[in-house]
Amino acid sequence: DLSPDRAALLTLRQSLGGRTLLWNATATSPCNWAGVTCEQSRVVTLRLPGVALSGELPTGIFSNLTQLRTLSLRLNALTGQLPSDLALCSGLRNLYLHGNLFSGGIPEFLFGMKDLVRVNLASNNFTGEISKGFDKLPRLKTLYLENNRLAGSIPALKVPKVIQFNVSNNMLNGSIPERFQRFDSSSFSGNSLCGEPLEGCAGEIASVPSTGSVKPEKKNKLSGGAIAGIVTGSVVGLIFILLMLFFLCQKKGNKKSRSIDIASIKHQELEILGEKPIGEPENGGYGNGFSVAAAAAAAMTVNGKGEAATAVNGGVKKLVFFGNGGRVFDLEELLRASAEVLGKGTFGTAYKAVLEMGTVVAVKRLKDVTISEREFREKIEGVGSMDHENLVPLRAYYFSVDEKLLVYDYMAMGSLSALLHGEDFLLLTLLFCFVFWILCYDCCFG
Ligand SMILES: Nc1ncnc2c1ncn2[C@@H]1O[C@H](COP(=O)(O)OP(=O)(O)OP(=O)(O)O)[C@@H](O)[C@H]1O
Repeated sequence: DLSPDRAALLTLRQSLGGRTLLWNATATSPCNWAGVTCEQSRVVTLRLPGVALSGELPTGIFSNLTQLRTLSLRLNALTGQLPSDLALCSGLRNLYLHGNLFSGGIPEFLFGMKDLVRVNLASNNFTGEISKGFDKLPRLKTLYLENNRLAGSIPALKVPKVIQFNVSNNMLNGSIPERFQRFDSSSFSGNSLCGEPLEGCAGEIASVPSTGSVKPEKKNKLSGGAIAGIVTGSVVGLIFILLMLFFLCQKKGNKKSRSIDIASIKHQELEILGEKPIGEPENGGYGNGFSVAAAAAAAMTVNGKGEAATAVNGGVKKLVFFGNGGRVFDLEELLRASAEVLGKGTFGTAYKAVLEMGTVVAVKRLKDVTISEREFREKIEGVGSMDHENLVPLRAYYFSVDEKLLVYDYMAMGSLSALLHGEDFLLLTLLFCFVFWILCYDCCFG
């Protein structure tokens, strides 16, 4: 039944001054009147923006417009308080009354209209405080109260869905509740408010500069739990780094002791045989614990055939060089070279040998090779003739019954294995941990 709605609208028209509404009073249905929308034979929308309406909204009309969902009377010149029977429009969702001259407090009955989503009361003459009653509007998304005369502080409303909020240009004071601090400062300007997003409140100010604006103290936003977490993480990280360093030192120590162990074993072999290792101490103690000479001499002496002497002096057993490089050093020089263990492979131990002339080579001492000399020479010459950028060049070899040496160029940059699993990798990990720790610290406290 539209007649109560129609009657209410006509009363409204008669009660208010301003531009004559182009409503045909003879029409039985108001649904075609400008600004009026109906649904299921009831008026659901009344929009009369900017038509110079003046005077007070009469009490009694909204009790007949109970199905209203949108009421927009914005940008008029309406005065007085909101009529109490507006409370009967319990399905009202959108209330746009901004840009009028309404006065008095924001009526409490609004907080019983649970469907309200948009409330715009801005630019009026509303007085009093902002009520906590807005918390009773669970669907509220827009709350515009700017340009009024509201006083007091902003209550710590929950209003979880509010995405549009403005209380600027009122007479509000106090601190801005945390929930509203996410809104732009323009939502609060023109008041005596303090705190984020405006400048800090008096209690938070560390020091007031004699001139210029008051800068708020930088708030430490880290919670106690976060600080505890960072401290624990740092301690764990430090322990981890110390452990890594410990293992690193241990590894280095092992490497050294391995070299020394081999040397002492060879010394023992020679001493048992009543021989003196070649190259020390007469040569001033070459190397840091072991020499190729010791290795070769040990084997030759153990053999008891005196091949070392033959090789060095007789020229029968010589280093055989490949390629065009010619013969750059002889066996005697190699035997006198200081050496350190590079590592053990399947076919023997590799040594780094530094010759007196400064040349550095890698000498691989083959073990358990039982093939004949002819066969050895054939195979090793096949290897020596290989020429590829990814192959370490085999420069020379030495063959005797008990000693087989392969001489390669020394690759100073180490092996891929060491890079992936060795000290370099550990150092890189340490470095990474350290940088990561610095960044974390910087992020949290910087
Ligand atoms: N020419 C070289 N220059 C520098 N270091 C070398 C050279 N040749 C070998 N090494 C080092 O000596 C270690 C032992 O090398 P070796 O060739 O005896 O065995 P491998 O290749 O590691 O193992 P496998 O013999 O089982 O293939 C290597 O891991 C490498 O670090």
